[in-house]
Order: sequence, then C-alpha cells, then structure tokens
Amino acid sequence: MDDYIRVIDFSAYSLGTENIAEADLEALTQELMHSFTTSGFAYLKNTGITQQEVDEMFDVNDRFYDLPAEIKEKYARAQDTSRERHGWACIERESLSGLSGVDRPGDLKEYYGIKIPITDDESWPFEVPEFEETCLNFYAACKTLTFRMLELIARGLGIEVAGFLDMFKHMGTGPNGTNLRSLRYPPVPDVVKKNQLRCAEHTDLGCITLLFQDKPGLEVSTGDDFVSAPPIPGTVVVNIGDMLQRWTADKLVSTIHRVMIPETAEGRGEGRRSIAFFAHADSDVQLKCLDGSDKYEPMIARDYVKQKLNTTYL
Ligand SMILES: O=C(O)CCC(=O)C(=O)O
Ligand SMILES: [Fe+2]
Repeated sequence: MDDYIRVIDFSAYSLGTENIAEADLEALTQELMHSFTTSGFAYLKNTGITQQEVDEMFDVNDRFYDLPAEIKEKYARAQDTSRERHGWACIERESLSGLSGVDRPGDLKEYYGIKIPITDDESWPFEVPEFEETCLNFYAACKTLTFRMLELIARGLGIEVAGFLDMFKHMGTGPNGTNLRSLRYPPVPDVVKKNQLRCAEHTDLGCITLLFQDKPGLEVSTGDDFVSAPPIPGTVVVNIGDMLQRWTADKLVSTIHRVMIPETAEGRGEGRRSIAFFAHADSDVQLKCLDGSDKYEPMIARDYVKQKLNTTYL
C-alpha cells in the first residue's frame, strides 16, 4: 500500500520553467495518469510553489482566525448554498459528509473561502492588511500549477490541449467555481459530538484539488480501508474531483478522503492547518464525456456544482 499515493517529481515542468523537452512532458504525463487513474491522489514535489509561500499563507490566515468572532462575522460567507461564495465560515457550519451521503454533525473546522472576483456584497478583511495580496498571489501560483496539470491531463487523455484549457479560461476572473480555501482545525474540544470528525469523508466536487497541510490527519480511502496521507515537506497533495471523474467517464477517479480527530492527547491538543485550491471548469461549460461515450448525460458545470453543494451546509 506504500505505493498507493506516489510522490511525483514535477521539476521538469515546475513554475517558471520554459522550453520543456517533449520526453520530459511525456514522462510526467504518464506518471500523473497512473496516479489519477488508480488512487486519484499523488504528492508533487518541486512544483515551484515554495514552503515560504505556503507558510506566509498559513500565517496571514492565522492572523485572521485569531480575530474576535464578532469581527470575523463581518466577513461571513453569504448563506447561499447554491454556489461557492467568498468569505469566512465558523466551526460546524459545514459538513462534507453530505457529499458522501453519511450523516455526521458539522466539521470541527473554520475556513475562509477565496472566490474571486468578489461580488459587491463581499469584501476582504482590512484588519489584516496583507491578507488580500498574500491570498491573491497564492491563488495565482495555484492557478498556474493547475493549468500545467490540466495540460498534461489533456495529453494523457489524448484530447486537444488548447480546447480543453479554454474550458477553464474564466478561472479567477469570471463565471467559474474555482476557490482557494484556508482551513483551520482548532485543538479538539473536551466534548465532541457523536460521529463528529475534523472533516467528514467526502469526495471533492471540482476537477483538481491542490492541498497543502501542516499536520497529519488526512486519510484517503483504498476502497475497503483508509491510508494516511501525512504532510511531506516540500510537496503538495493533488487529487481528482467528481466533476473531472464524470467528465472523463470514470477514467480519472475522485477518491473519498477525510480528516480524523487525533487519537493521542498530544495530537488533540494541537490545531491543524491546511490550504486547498479547488479548480473547477467554467460555470457555463457543458460536461459531456470527453471520450465521446454517453456514460453520463451532458450537464452544465454550474448545475453540477449547485446539486452537490446543496448537501453540505448546515
Ligand atoms: O484539511 C485537509 O487536509 C483536507 C480538507 C479537504 O479534504 C477538503 O476541504 O476538501
Ligand atoms: Fe477534500
């Protein structure tokens, strides 16, 4: 099972590299496709996103989370369950168990969702002056890395690269559900509700997720069991979401994962932080099986997201 979530060296196509040799691109494509068609998960090392950038994101988000609740409340995300919204969500506001059909209490996490461009009724927390810039820079880096992966995925699927990338052209600028989310799991309270987890088992609903984490707790399903996917310094976890599984007629797999409550008293006394970048196709894209089959009915991305999100807010 050691090989279930492989570490892939992305240095040939890391951010900032140009003029990549065809053989390197092909090798990387094969490695990614192996992981995405088996466990649906991989670690990428040497992506070009540095640990310093990740630490700055953790730091600036901590400064927001450390504000009094009444200030954070000003930045609460709109209670609109039909789409991703920009803003903060308090502990137990969301249970991702809805996505897997299991009944659990709200997750023991708070989060801030960055969904750009922001709308007239949304804002950035001015109490943490560097928040907006740090988050926007990190979003840009995640977007570039995602586009590189989408390009390799298109190659791996044998479809036209430019046409596929065009279906993500509004990411960060227009109608597209992509969002960057920082998550903070507080030290576990003395009393925990029955069946409550830090993050309930679920599959991600978008196309590709990038995940940066500072402590163990993440577990990935193998079908009949779970394996842990602890942080490996200098790497980012990448996984496939439901939208891409459906779109590829199940060739790429979206795998169940969760974040458990630590078993030891020491672990429970510590908080945990993560940052997830959920990349979606443009909202008006028709998700029609890319292999030309009719395994799934064509569906508009916006409607797909709406249907999934309706299950997660409490
Ligand atoms: O915090 C983590 O490590 C994972 C969170 C997650 O899977 C999610 O928010 O979709
Ligand atoms: Fe997830």
